[in-house]
Amino acid sequence: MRGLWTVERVRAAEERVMARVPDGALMRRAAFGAARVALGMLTGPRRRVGLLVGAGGNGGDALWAGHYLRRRGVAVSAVLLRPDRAHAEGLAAFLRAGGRVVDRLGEVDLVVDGIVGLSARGPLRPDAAEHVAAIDAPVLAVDLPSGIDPDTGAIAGPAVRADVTVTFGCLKPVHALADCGRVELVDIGLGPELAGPDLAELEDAEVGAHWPVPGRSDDKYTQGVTGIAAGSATYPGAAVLATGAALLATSGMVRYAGAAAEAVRASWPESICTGSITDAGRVQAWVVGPGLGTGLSAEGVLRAVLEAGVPVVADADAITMLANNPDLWDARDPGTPLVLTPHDREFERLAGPVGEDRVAAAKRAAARFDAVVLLKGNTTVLAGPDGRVLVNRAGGGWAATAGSGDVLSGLVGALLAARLDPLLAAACAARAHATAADLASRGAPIPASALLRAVPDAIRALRSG
Ligand SMILES: NC(=O)C1=CN([C@@H]2O[C@H](COP(=O)(O)OP(=O)(O)OC[C@H]3O[C@@H](n4cnc5c(N)ncnc54)[C@H](OP(=O)(O)O)[C@@H]3O)[C@@H](O)[C@H]2O)[C@@H](O)CC1
Ligand SMILES: Nc1ncnc2c1ncn2[C@@H]1O[C@H](COP(=O)(O)OP(=O)(O)O)[C@@H](O)[C@H]1O
Ligand SMILES: [K+]
Repeated sequence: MRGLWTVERVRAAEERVMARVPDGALMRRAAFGAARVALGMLTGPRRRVGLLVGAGGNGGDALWAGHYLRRRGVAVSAVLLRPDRAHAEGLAAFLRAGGRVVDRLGEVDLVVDGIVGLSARGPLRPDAAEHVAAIDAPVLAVDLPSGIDPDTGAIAGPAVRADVTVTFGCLKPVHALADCGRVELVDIGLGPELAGPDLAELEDAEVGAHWPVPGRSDDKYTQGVTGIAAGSATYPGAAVLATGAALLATSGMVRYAGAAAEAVRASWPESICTGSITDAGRVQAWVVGPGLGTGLSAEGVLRAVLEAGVPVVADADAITMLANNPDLWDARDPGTPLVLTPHDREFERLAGPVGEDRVAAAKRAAARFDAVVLLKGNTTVLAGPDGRVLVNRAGGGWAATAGSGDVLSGLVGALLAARLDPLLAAACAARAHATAADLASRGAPIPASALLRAVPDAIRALRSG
């Protein structure tokens, strides 16, 4: 797992390390690492670097990095956004090494963004934004791209667009929640002072290791049977996609119950299909909601699923019904795992606007509904009722297509049926989904059915990762 730590936690760890190392040592370590990353980005024949330097430690990092770059023969100029408050030792070192202070960056081969780091609040200030708008070179952001909130990744106005971000000591939430380009982590010795992270991302190999595989003594029942209560006469496709995803995710059995039985049977002859939830047979987890509708019969289906005493993933129309008719919550057996998979509009119906802090929103809803909340997006936020938070970053945006959420719900359901911890089930499903989208796309738009077909390749890739 890759951990991410909030600003408050990073500051506390930094303070403890600073108490036992010489003054300025941490900043020099950080800046030396930043200079190394900058050198790696200077691949052309010309080596001119421009620094944008703000009023604090982030600007100090940039100036010290400029000092180290000068020592390697790079031409370095700096724009000081707050000349009176520029980091004094950093500026002195920069000037000693032959760095030049300029009013505008002019023509350079690399821009180092040292405008603001961990103290960032809100979008870039107008003067900084003006310099950023004029950038015409690759950008290396120091610690984080300026203008983005370090803890929430929110971008409320002008911000730096970084090709590479070099950060120090540990990753911060911004590095998973916003686009920071390639992220390079420089060790400055914070490790021993950092306790457990605030957020975490699963490594591919971990997802692969958790993925259920049949053992020698398994049969079709022991691996967990997934039930799909989705689709309708109007939306049979949602049922086909969710059932297909469950079938491809694990090798046990999938039962489908609902009005799209004929379409599901035609696409997936191996599924066990019935027209009604009442005669569906036993399952170890239910997927409910995609394409189901929100009428009285759909409510009856949702109630039956919530009363079944097995883990449930509630998606799409199921979320809308829970939002519209809170009495439905009474049907749920206490203590039975529930995974809610809203996109932003569904989240808003259920729990109010997501707002700028997606992690806080997901945590709040997870606690309120005693459920795992999987808040969809390019970075999916997954919050458990116990306060754990995982994030999953998709590579591209190729999964942002109609029906791909139906695939995701089938994947989550299958992993719940296989008895994975619900938060882990949701996170592994999100990673397999994003991997399948990238594998299927290879740079071109794809429909959800193509994403679905790539699920086995995604699982293979994760299991060999
Ligand atoms: N501590 C350490 O040992 C180490 C620290 N390190 C480095 O220090 C960085 C943290 O430094 P920091 O705390 O001094 O503040 P920093 O982020 O540079 O902000 C400066 C000033 O910017 C302003 N400002 C705010 N928002 C703004 C906006 N949107 N747009 C424009 N300006 C904005 C605001 O000033 P204001 O104008 O509000 O008075 C604020 O005070 C950290 O990210 C890392 O790079 C590393 O060397 C490792 C060791
Ligand atoms: N910009 C994006 N980048 C990557 N994945 C995305 C993006 N937007 C949405 N997704 C993913 O695509 C799926 C879309 O789900 P959803 O909106 O419910 O679609 P539908 O209801 O049409 O099936 C989710 O898994 C979500 O995380
Ligand atoms: K920065």
